[in-house]
Amino acid sequence: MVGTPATPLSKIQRTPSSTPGGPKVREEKILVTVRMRPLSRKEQAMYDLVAWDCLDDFKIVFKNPNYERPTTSYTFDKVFDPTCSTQKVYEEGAKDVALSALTGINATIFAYGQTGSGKTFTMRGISENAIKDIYDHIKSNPERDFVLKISALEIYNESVVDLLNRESGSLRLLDDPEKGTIVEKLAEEVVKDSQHLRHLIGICEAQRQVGETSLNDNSSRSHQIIRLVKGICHRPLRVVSEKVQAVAITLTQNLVDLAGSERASQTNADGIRLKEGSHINRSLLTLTTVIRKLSGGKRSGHIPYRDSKLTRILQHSLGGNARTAIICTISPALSHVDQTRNTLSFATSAKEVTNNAQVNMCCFSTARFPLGLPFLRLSVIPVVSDKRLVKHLQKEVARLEAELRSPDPSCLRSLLEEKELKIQQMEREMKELKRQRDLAQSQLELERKSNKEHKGSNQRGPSSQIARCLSFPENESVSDFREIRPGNAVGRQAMVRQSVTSTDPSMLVHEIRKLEQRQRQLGEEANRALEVLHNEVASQRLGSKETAETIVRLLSEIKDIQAVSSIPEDIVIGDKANLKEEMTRLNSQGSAIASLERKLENAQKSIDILVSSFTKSEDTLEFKTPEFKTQFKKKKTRPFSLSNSANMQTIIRSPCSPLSSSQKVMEHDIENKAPNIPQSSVATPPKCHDNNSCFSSREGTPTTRQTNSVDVKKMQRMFKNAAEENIRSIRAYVTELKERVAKLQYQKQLLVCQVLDLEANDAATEQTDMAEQSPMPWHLMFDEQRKQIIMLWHLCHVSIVHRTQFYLLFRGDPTDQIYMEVELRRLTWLEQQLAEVGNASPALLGDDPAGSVSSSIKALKQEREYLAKRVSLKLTAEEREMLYMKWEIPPVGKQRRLQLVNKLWTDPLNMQNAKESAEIVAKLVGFCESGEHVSKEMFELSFANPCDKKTWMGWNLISNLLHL
Ligand SMILES: Nc1ncnc2c1ncn2[C@@H]1O[C@H](COP(=O)(O)OP(=O)(O)OP(=O)(O)O)[C@@H](O)[C@H]1O
Repeated sequence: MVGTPATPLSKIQRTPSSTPGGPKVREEKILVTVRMRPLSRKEQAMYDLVAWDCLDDFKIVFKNPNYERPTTSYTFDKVFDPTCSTQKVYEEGAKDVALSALTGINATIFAYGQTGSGKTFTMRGISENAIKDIYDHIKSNPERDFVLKISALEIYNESVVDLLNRESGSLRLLDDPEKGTIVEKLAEEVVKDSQHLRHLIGICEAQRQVGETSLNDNSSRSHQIIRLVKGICHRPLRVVSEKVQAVAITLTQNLVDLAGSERASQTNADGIRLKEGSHINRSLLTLTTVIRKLSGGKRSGHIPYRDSKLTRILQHSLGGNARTAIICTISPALSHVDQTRNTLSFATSAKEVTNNAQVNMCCFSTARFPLGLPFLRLSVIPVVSDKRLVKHLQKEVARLEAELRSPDPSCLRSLLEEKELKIQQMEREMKELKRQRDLAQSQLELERKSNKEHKGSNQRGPSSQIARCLSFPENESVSDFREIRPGNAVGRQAMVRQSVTSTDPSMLVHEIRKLEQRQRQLGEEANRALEVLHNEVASQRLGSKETAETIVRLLSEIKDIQAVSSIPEDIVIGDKANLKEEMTRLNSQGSAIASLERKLENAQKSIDILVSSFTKSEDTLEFKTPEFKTQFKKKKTRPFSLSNSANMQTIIRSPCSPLSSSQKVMEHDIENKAPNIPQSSVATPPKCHDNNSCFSSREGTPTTRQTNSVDVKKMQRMFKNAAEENIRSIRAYVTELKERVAKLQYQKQLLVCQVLDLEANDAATEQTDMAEQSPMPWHLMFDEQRKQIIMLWHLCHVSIVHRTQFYLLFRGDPTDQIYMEVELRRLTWLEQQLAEVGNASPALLGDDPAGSVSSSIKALKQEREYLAKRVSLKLTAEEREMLYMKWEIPPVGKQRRLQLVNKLWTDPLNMQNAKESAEIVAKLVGFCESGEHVSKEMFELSFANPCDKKTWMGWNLISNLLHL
């Protein structure tokens, strides 16, 4: 007998009650479809039976395998049988909802189902189709500007992780009165084009937690939410004033791939997998409960959204302001019949849930988005009526007009100063480049002359002399090295020595002086950054007292460091440079650089505390100061009523605050304002001893109160944003300074090496001469060097993708000599540092000397895990099996892919291992052996510190090069 577990609404009743052009709020049921995948190979091999039948496009029924009559049927908005393509699933089960995100309504599409039932498979296709539609839509609407941003997160074991920035760790959820639940510090990237979007989604996929279970080789162990935020700007004006450029909508589209529900007994999970499974099941249970409660029409009762992070984040999509489509994926196998029943029962509840989607609209000011498109500055407001929209726009016009009337002079001044500084810096750099060019030319002349004199003795060209001297301004690589074509020599030592002998001591002294100069400049810049931060803290009275004190202390310490060096601007070096003296001086500066690094590290920490004190705050900025709190309690004064208007003035005057530009409006708006109070008196809010002189809330008229409270709130929000932005930019600046100090330290190390080598050179000159007389053929030297490099890679835990690229690119061509030499030098230096400084990279570690090795090892581990994920993607089952056999991976065992990858590049003495490892890694990351896609120039001969704290291998580089 065919029965229906829940009576579905007819198709017509489920159709949205309005279109985007009609009424703005619409109630509609969640669109629920079911997709049944074919029997998998495993299921076929186990002679599993197909237990479900798609009766038509809407009904699915359980088929008793004993060929009795079917018993239960379920009805949905659409049922897709195993022959349906993902394209069809998108067209009929998601497109409508996906496109509503282009017409003003938030949209969510998610896949729900048992593990291994095809959620990821389906969502990949849905995303691909949605991207295509979004960009088609953008193309066919040239009269509108679109800005697309993407963010992505996964919920793994109830921890929220940013998939575009894994390093930010576990993220917190915050409740925003306007936006609902938001994920703190979740990175948002502006999307340039469809290719960029695909690339970013690819990154998310690669970053996601995936594991092998007995039901799925590539089981997603986390819930993934990709959020596209679209800003759409309709250019033709709808309203009165020319100052408002556009009316626009902004909306989000969530693409959710849930982790699969699973039974430990079926997945044979234990250990980590079991723990993951229990977290997955728990959050899915909350989702089911939420859906069940919503479907029972209990909207007014308690809906346990807050019981899991998944439901908190998706709250709007479940019974809220969004259109939602759920694609439930099922396996047809009899062995999974219970799980499939659960999925269908979830789907049945889901289709009873009603959402209230509404068109989101806001007006845009003339602010510009990074792509140069006008984009919003104001928060989004759902439009209820045209009247409200007009009112809102009129207010906006007034604000913009006020801003135009009174541009903030302090902002302009600081911008000009910044520009001025940049110009000065560029002029200095140009001067330096010119000096280097002249030096090179004169040496070239000299060399030409001496060549004429000693014909045939062309051992080392003049360019090498210049290039071999470490002369590279900050942020630049030693690109001059590319021009070097060193002559033959024996072994690496000989080559290094050779390069050192050709270095003019006076040039080394010059380099040392330059380093000192740079150090002083950096000190100055650090000081400036801290001063700005200090001002920010002082003028706005943000953050704790300790933060302010720390910054003051840092300021004076950095000043001390600057005082140490007193090098004249112009570097004049006599003919007889005393290297020893210079070295002593340079060494005495060593601790200063390290201490500068430490100071910057501390400064950054202070900024972090400051920023977190911002975000923690739910109150307005003014309410945060203890003084204010006390005062507020005592007098029960309204914020920014008369007694606080002095504070308000301070904020308005605060440099770069957006409010400063709207001072006039504010002054006009704030009635009952106190007579001007000098700014200095504002740092500690004036104590109010006389009740009569302080206005309590009762003293203002109702109208006054209303006006003040509306504007003040708006102002506070704007002020907070501006202050946050300022702090962020200071933080970025300090980070940059840190990097530059690190580079300086690194350059210093190299110089010291060079000077030491130079000193040792005298003793070795004889030997070198002999070696030069009997040159070793390049191909032998290449083999020798390659062996050394492979060993050093191993010892320094260098990325195996880097090893592979280098190995495949440099195969012994004579032009490879310089690349080989630089790689050797780089690795030798790195190894020495690791050995000498207790396994630390002194340039970058600051307070954490053990961090370098462990972070390299961690990065390598992450890289291996990443490559293991690609094994099934890039190799066929046959290829995999052959490799498992060849690399002796046991036929039964867990994580065979990872076991395989863990064997790659592990035997530095075995050249065959290196060769085969390179071949496999090349396949996994998708570059051909010939290195067709990879240019040698990518190695840039850069002396940038290889232990840079940035991400382990730079997604951009790898993915761009390898066309991921
Ligand atoms: N409709 C389909 N047609 C063909 N193959 C499919 C289909 N759906 C899924 N598959 C295959 O089934 C396997 C499991 O699919 P997928 O990884 O998408 O499942 P999942 O539901 O995301 O699992 P998990 O919850 O464990 O992550 C994959 O090999 C996939 O290629």
